Amino acid sequence: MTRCAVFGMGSWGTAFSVVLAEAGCDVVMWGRRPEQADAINARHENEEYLPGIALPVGIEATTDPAKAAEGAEFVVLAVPSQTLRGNLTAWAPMLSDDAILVSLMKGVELGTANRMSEVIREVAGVPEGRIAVVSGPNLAMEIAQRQPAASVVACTDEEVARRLQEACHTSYFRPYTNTDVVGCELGGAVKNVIALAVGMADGMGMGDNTKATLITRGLAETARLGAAMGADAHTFAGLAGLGDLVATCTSPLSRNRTFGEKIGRGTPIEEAVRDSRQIAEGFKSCESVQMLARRYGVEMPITDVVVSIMHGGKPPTVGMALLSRSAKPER
Ligand SMILES: NC(=O)c1ccc[n+]([C@@H]2O[C@H](COP(=O)([O-])OP(=O)(O)OC[C@H]3O[C@@H](n4cnc5c(N)ncnc54)[C@H](O)[C@@H]3O)[C@@H](O)[C@H]2O)c1
Ligand SMILES: O=P(O)(O)OC[C@H](O)CO
Repeated sequence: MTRCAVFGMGSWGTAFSVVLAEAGCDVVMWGRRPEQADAINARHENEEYLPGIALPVGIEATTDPAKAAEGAEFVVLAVPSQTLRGNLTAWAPMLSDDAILVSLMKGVELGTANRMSEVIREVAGVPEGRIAVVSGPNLAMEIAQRQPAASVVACTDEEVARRLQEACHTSYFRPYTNTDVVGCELGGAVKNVIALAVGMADGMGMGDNTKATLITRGLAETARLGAAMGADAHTFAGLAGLGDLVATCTSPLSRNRTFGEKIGRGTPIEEAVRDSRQIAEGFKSCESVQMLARRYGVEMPITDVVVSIMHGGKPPTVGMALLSRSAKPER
């Protein structure tokens, strides 16, 4: 039986554990809080993050990272992006020499603008062929409810992607392989920034034309950045690009869209941050995405506006100025 360690007992770490277990893997989840691990082991439910969802009884929860990592062929990382470096530094010595490290995270590191796979490579010192990414339209609660969805498992080593595909393929979760890790990671991280913009438009009472415009132009600026960074353009038309962008920008389950909506309704940023129990990755990653855009000389007007509102003290109304920019060809 394939052994998997899942680091992170939040909504996606837990939902993906369900997928792995129902695909036939032996899963041990790691989390920080003993009371949460005990409750999962006793009641087979993660009441805090996925209330009402029955977890397969074989899933074990622990607060001991060495126990979770022991013998794991796949080490799945599902902690907030900005905490990965610190956490993985502690866990790396416990991992098997040939373990495949799998990122579920959709963020870009602040300060370095590193993608999560780059942080993993740097901290764990593993070659890129042993680092995989899972990304797609995968709102955790819907997956946990076993609603059908597809996703992308990306690795530069196609055979590793194929092994991971097999490890997480169930009747309701259909993973496609891809070798474009850069494109899949950018699609996952930038869509959170665009979802903040769409949420703000929603909160301000804008209709579907405005939101469709932001989604479409958001995809255009994501693809521009991707092209500059060597990603495959097809990725952005796929599940990890358009698919995830649409799911996140339109779903009431999305933390990023919901966070943006609050800001659009006039909630002060500090209050919205204080009230968020779960992470809206785009709030921090928008600055790292902007850093990448500047590094690669790419214009990302929606990202710029989101940064100016989230971190520059500008009101959400400046977002509408986007649409009054000078007329130009659609590219
Ligand atoms: N929830 C989804 O629908 C979904 C889907 C796909 C991808 N993702 C991505 O997966 C990643 C994890 O998201 P999530 O939804 O599971 O988040 P979450 O907020 O539900 O859970 C985060 C988990 O990390 C733990 N955590 C917080 N700070 C920590 C720290 N400093 N060290 C260690 N653990 C810490 C929390 O206790 C919690 O268990 C994010 O990058 C997110 O963008 C989420
Ligand atoms: O809740 P969000 O906004 O973090 O988005 C969740 C997933 O990334 C959707 O695929």
